[in-house]
Formats: sequence, C-alpha cells, structure tokens
Amino acid sequence: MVIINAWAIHRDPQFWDEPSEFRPERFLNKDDDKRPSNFQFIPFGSGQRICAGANLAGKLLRYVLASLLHSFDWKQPDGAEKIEFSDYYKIFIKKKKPLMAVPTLRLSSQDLFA
Ligand code: HEM
Repeated sequence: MVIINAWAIHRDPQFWDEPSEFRPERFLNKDDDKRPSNFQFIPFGSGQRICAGANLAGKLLRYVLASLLHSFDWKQPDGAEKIEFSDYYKIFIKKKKPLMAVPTLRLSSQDLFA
C-alpha cells in the first residue's frame, strides 16, 4: 500500500516557492497550474477515494468564511500573545498554539444574521 503524505507534498520546495509562507495569491493565477490533476495540491486526496464533497466544500468554505467576516468583527482576547502560525503533523495538521478569536456583532439588525 502506498501512503501519500499530503502534508509533505504541500510543503515540498520542489513544487512550491517558500512553501511555509502564507501566500494565498499563489492560487490566483489559473495558468500557473497547481490543480489536483498535477498532484501538487491534494487537500481532498485523489484517485478512486478522492473526497466526495470536494466541490461542495470548495463552494461552502468561501461562503462560510465570507459570512463570518461580513457578520462579525474579530479580535484577539485582551492580553493575548502574538498569533503563532506554526503547526505540527500527526494524522492531521494542528496548530501548535490554539488561535483564540473573539467575534463582535457588526450588522445593524438581528434580522440580517438569519
Ligand atoms: C474542507 C473540507 C474537506 C476536506 C479538506 C476533505 C478532505 C477529505 C479527504 C483528504 C478525504 C480522503 C480522500 C482519500 O482517501 O484519498 C475525504 C474523503 C471523503 N470526504 Fe471529504 N473533505 C472535506 C469536506 C467534505 C464534505 C463537505 C463532504 C460531504 C458533504 C465530504 C465527504 C467525503 C466522503 C464521503 C469521503 C470518502 C470518499 C471515499 O472514501 O470514497 N468531505 N475528504
């Protein structure tokens, strides 16, 4: 059985410039082909057992993130340390230090949150 380690692939400098840097703009250029068919970017796995919800998740994630940013102002709790981005990998990736974020309602009416 071959086990593909997506964590290692997603951080391989052979495929990604400065792989540990948070640079979401690297996904903006559609001509720069980093799609799953090239097996450089496989958050949903690949092949026969590829995630059955990949398309739904791709659409939902944008909607969920946009809704959270639109509906709330976000800040760290008082006295919190600087946000720490490092992570570790076992079966899945976890942040080394949990991120605490405090939402505050930002829409003018409760009805707008429905
Ligand atoms: C960001 C969200 C998600 C991520 C990162 C994700 C990732 C994955 C991964 C890595 C696998 C294993 C693929 C493999 O074995 O090669 C998987 C399997 C699966 N996922 Fe997701 N998934 C997500 C959301 C969803 C959603 C929203 C659904 C359903 C509505 C879903 C349904 C499934 C199913 C049914 C499988 C098993 C497919 C099979 O074994 O044939 N996933 N997912």
